[in-house]
Amino acid sequence: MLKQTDRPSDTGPEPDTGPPVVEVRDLRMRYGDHEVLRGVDLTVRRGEIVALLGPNGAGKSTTIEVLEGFRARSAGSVNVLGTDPAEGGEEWRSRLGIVLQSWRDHGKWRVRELLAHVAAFYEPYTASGRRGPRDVDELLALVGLTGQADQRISTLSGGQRRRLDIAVGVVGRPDVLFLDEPTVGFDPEARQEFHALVRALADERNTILLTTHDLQEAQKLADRVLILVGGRIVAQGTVDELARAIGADAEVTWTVRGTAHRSGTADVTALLRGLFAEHGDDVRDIEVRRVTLEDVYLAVVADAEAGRTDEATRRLTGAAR
Ligand SMILES: Nc1ncnc2c1ncn2[C@@H]1O[C@H](COP(=O)(O)OP(=O)(O)OP(=O)(O)O)[C@@H](O)[C@H]1O
Repeated sequence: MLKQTDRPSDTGPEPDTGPPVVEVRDLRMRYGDHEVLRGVDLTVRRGEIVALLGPNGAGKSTTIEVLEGFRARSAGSVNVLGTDPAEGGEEWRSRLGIVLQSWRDHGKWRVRELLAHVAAFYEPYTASGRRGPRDVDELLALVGLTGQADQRISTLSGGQRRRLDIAVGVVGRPDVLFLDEPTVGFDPEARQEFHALVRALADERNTILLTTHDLQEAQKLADRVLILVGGRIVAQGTVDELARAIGADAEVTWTVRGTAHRSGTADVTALLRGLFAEHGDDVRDIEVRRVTLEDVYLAVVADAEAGRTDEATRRLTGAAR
C-alpha cells in the first residue's frame, strides 16, 4: 500500500538546468478547416509534473498525441527528449511511457502475462546504459494488482483496468510519462494511491505530463499547470502564481454588526488590519479560504471564452518560470 505524500511545495521542484524534456513552439493543428491548436508554446523540464487542463475539445489529447508521435502536426516545432516525434525511432519510443484515454484490448491475456510481454519489448534497449524494465511482481504491487495477477484482463473492474494501463505505461522505466485522464473511473482510495504512485515516480526524477478534468487532482499533483483554451495556452504557473496573477490569493468573509462581507485579496494580513482599524471589535465571523485551482481555472476559462484571451495571456503566461 502506498503512502500518501504531500502536495508539491509552492516553489515546485529544484529547477533542472539540463535541456527541456519537452519543448513546443507555435504548435498548430488543423482538422479540415477546424483549427484546433493555434500556436501552443510549452516547456516541460526533467522531474516536473505538469498538468494540461482545458475544457472538453480544447485540444489536450491532440497536443499529447503529437508529443507521443501518434499524430502528425500541421505546423510548429516539437522536441521530446531531443527528438522531433515525427522522426522518433524505436529507441526513442522506448523512452516514453504512454497511458491513453482508453485502451480496451488484450482482454484474453492475464495481467502478469501482459506485463511480462510488454516488459520484454524493453530488454533490447538496456544495452545503451539504461536500466532494464521493472520487475513485474514489484510493479504489480506498486499499482495494487498483486491479487489480480493471474486474472484475465476482460474480468478486471474499470479502476483495475486503469491501474493496469498505468503499469503498462511505466514498465519500461520511461524518461517521460504521458497520462491522458489517468484516474477516470477510480474510487477515492484508488485515486489517492495513484497520486502517491505519481509522486513516487516524480521522486525518481521522472517527467510527467498529464491531462485531467479533476482540478483537485491537478492541484495536488502538479508542480505546474497549463490551461489550454481556444487552441492556445492562456495561463501557466504554479497554483499560487496563478492565484496571485488573478489578483487574489485568498477569499476573506466576515460580518460587521450582523452584515456579511466578502473580499478576494492577495494580502490577507493587510485586509484584516484595515478592517480592525475601521471597525474594531465589531468585526466577527472571519473566515479565510485559500483560492483553489478551481477558482483560478474558472476565472481563466471565463476570461478566455469571453474573448479576453490576450489580456488573460499577458497576465498569466508570464506568471511561471
Ligand atoms: N481525428 C480527428 N478528426 C477531426 N477532428 C478531430 C479529430 N480528433 C480530434 N478532433 C477534434 O479536435 C478537437 C480537440 O479534440 P481533443 O480530443 O484534442 O480535445 P480534448 O481537450 O482532449 O478534449 P476532452 O477533454 O473532451 O478529452 C475537438 O473538437 C475534436 O472534435
